[in-house]
Amino acid sequence: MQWTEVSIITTSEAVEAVSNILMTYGATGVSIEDAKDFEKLSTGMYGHHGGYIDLEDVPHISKGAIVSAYYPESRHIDQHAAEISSEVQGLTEFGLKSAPGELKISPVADENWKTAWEKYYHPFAVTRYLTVVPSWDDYKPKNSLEQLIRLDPGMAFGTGTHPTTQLSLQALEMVLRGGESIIDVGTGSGVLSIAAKLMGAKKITAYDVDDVAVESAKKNMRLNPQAADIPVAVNDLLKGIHTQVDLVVANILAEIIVPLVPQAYENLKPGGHFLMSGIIKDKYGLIINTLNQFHFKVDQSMKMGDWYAVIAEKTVEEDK
Ligand SMILES: C[S@@+](CC[C@H](N)C(=O)[O-])C[C@H]1O[C@@H](n2cnc3c(N)ncnc32)[C@H](O)[C@@H]1O
Repeated sequence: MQWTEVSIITTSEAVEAVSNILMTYGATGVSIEDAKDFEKLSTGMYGHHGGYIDLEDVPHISKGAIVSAYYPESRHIDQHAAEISSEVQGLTEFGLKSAPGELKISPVADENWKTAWEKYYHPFAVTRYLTVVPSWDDYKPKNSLEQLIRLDPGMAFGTGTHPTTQLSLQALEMVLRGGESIIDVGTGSGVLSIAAKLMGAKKITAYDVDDVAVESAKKNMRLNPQAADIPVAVNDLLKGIHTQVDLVVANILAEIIVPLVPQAYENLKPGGHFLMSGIIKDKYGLIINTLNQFHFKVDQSMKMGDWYAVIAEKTVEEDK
């Protein structure tokens, strides 16, 4: 399978906004090379293995930042290059210097994509109790409450570090008390299902429309013995699924959440929760209106940067 890498040369201050733009075009992952991080690296702030790192030995950029995003070739991202460039240039209107904003597109072979991840992916404490650890790292929990999710991001989205995944994990921690039945829609790397299992959920089923993601999630479930029994299958949202669960979780772009809302309603028990993430600021209103239209009560909205997550509860006509 061939991938397309889109790299944008920008400034450190625009890194998050540029990453968001690239994600909204359906990137499977984003890697960031920021000159500021290398300054920190030289002072030991990022030296998680403890040693002093001589910057001379590490190939790095000395100024600004490069944000690189990865798309399956089938996404034909080259057709959107002009739109992406104009959105990056448009960041100046929000007071962010994104110059030079130069955009490069190049094909990447599978193994290079993996190398890019390994370079930038380190153990990451995503909530107070959960740390996501790359499968090749020998990180050990720092206290008895810390739980580890071992992941090989492979080709699937979901290393735990993206704000949309972080918000999903935090929302799961707020809602889960143990014993719940859950459907994870758009499981990607499987990170949310694995986390839910560690938080005490009883029965989880995970779906993704992309068979590469399904294979990656299955592999990650096996890396985490407590999650090894979670079934993962290819499915388009919840089409053809008719069940009754306590919770549906989905970290997918807002446009895809909209058709999922009535399907989630149908598959939830009364009082069950629908956790949504992946909602970019401009689409928040659309999601709230859709939830209201389909008898969901919004319990809580969470925000990180430009991204929103929403926790909604299924109401039945009488208790609305
Ligand atoms: C942003 S990623 C989220 C991955 C992971 N759940 C996380 O939170 O990090 C979105 C995932 O949704 C999947 N997806 C997109 N459209 C879908 C659809 N119609 N049905 C099921 N999955 C879908 C993508 O393949 C991708 O793996």
